[in-house]
Amino acid sequence: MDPPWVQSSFEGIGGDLSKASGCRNTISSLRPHIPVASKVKSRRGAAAASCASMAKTGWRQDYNRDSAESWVERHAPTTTMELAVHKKKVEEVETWLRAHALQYNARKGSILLITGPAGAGKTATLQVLCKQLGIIIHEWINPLEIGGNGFGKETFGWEREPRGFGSGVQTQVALFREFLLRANRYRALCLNGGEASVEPEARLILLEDIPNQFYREPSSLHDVLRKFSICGRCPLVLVASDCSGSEYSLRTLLPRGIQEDLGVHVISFNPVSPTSLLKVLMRVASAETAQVRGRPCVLNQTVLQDLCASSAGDIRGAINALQFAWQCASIRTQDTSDSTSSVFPRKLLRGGVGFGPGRRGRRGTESPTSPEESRTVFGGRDVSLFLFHALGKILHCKRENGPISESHALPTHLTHQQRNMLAVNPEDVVERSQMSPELFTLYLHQNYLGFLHDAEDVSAAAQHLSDADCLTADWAVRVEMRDYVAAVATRGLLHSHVGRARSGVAGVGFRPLHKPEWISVHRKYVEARLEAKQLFSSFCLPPLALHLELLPYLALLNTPLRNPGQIAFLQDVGRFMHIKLPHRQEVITIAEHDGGGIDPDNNPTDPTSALPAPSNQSAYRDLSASQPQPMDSHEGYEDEELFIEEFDSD
Ligand SMILES: Nc1ncnc2c1ncn2[C@@H]1O[C@H](COP(=O)(O)OP(=O)(O)OP(=O)(O)O)[C@@H](O)[C@H]1O
Repeated sequence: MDPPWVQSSFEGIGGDLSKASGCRNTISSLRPHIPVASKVKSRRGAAAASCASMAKTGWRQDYNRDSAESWVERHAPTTTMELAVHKKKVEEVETWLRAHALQYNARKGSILLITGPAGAGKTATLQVLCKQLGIIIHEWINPLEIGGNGFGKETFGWEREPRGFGSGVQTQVALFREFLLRANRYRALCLNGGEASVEPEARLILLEDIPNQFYREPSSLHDVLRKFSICGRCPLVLVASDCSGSEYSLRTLLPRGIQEDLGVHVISFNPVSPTSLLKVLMRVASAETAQVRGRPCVLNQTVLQDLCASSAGDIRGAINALQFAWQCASIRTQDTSDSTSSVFPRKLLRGGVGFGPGRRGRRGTESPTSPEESRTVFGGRDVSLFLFHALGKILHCKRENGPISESHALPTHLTHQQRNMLAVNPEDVVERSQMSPELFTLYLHQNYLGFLHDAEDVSAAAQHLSDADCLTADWAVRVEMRDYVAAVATRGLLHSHVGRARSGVAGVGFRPLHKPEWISVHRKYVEARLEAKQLFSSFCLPPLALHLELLPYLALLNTPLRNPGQIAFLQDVGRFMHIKLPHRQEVITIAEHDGGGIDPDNNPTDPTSALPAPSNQSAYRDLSASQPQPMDSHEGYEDEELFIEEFDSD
């Protein structure tokens, strides 16, 4: 029992009380342990009661109950067997947890990063495993107001309790640092005896809700994590969704170099497979059917399959869509009159919700025939493509099988241009890759050679890619022409692929894909531009004059420059004619889950990031005698007084 003063002060506020007051430690130690299940039940009970008072019939009551509670929560997995995640991934997470959270001697500040698409079950897996292994989760939740309290929630299995930190004006980052470094420092007070010994020792910190400030300034997150990896007292698990192409992507926040520095272990989840998704939806649907009193409302299997297809491996989205479809069906069954049509558009009620076993039931209801249709009906997910798959869809040039229908047949004089129908819509692929058409074209340009069979095909493809390049050459119309760039490059490439023009022709099989060399060349260009600006700032020339007039001129002169940086730079950019490239530059292979944007690890617009060491030293070799020779090594360059000879252009 709570002491009377605690009861009287906090009666009726329930679990959220400590969140509001920011002194959760004391409260949780004084209050008896309330299992979360009971909290949830009581909440459900209240919701159901309020619904019941409004309900006129049993059906209406069920509908209100349904709408009051999310099925995602109601049917959350409780055991690893119920998880719709691939077994290997679950095992990987479990192995890491056993090694780092359960082992007493394990390095305490170790970090696990779980990535994957949204709704792939990353958090659910962690929660289920922690519950199973008896690990308490301290989760960081961003404070709603800066200057108020920062909160963490502590979970054990499904239990959630807020944790507050002292009041006063503090920045979000400071609060976060305090949370991360102190979350496991002290154990909760236990004044009623006994409970502390029952509580398991193993803990971890869960960070899913990353403070916004870190997206603006990732280095501050790196600093905090560095400190944590040294003096953290329990493991940290970061859960982050892949959002390729977004500036808020994980790769911006935690580039590969930093991950290696901190020894971050990465486990990457895939989207939930359609088979697992279907199993979960069927389980949820049959559990709901069993609960509905009176006449059951059943969604047929085809509808469930459509929902799986449209949710693209997002289990949360699929269950939400199922709930929505179910409620539409319930309303339709309850209200035989047309009155509901005004509330729910006919389109929603017509598609997707079948009754009984057949796809097209006796009632004439038609379920969607394609994922796209079901997406429009139930608001499914807008599916983006990983770069690897998007490129593959164009380069492998898949076409439909079977003979060409008469309506699509070309006249006899154009039969050499006849191709089977494409299996994909190329513009749609470019759009879903979340890249600009220009960048996508660069990737095609880099990789198309390995996929074409004949020199004629290569020639035709090169012609189309060049046409696409020309379309954006004029800056005044560049934006308007972008869509045409995508169409000309992709359709031109697909059309040039005569080897795959007919159905039944075998593809080239797996081919590794590479990043465009343009990216490294552009990076070098940006680097050189900045370097020249710094080294030759005293000439006060605009970039165009500096690069096209002064630097080529200086490179030809035997001017005794005293600044070794200037000399090295001139040798590097001025020896263009002397560079021999016996083979192609080393190209970077694209991994399956790489995003489409320019890799921030090697961002060409930021030459300071992860650039290869300047090759100026190696540039000294093979210099002609006419080139200025270095007078000094680079060592001591910063201490040396700079002296740049005046350059008289007359
Ligand atoms: N069989 C199941 N397996 C996994 N999750 C399930 C299952 N059934 C229901 N769910 C629910 O699906 C939801 C999956 O969301 P979860 O937060 O785990 O995904 P996530 O990959 O972490 O996505 P995000 O990065 O967007 O948070 C959870 O609410 C979970 O309770």
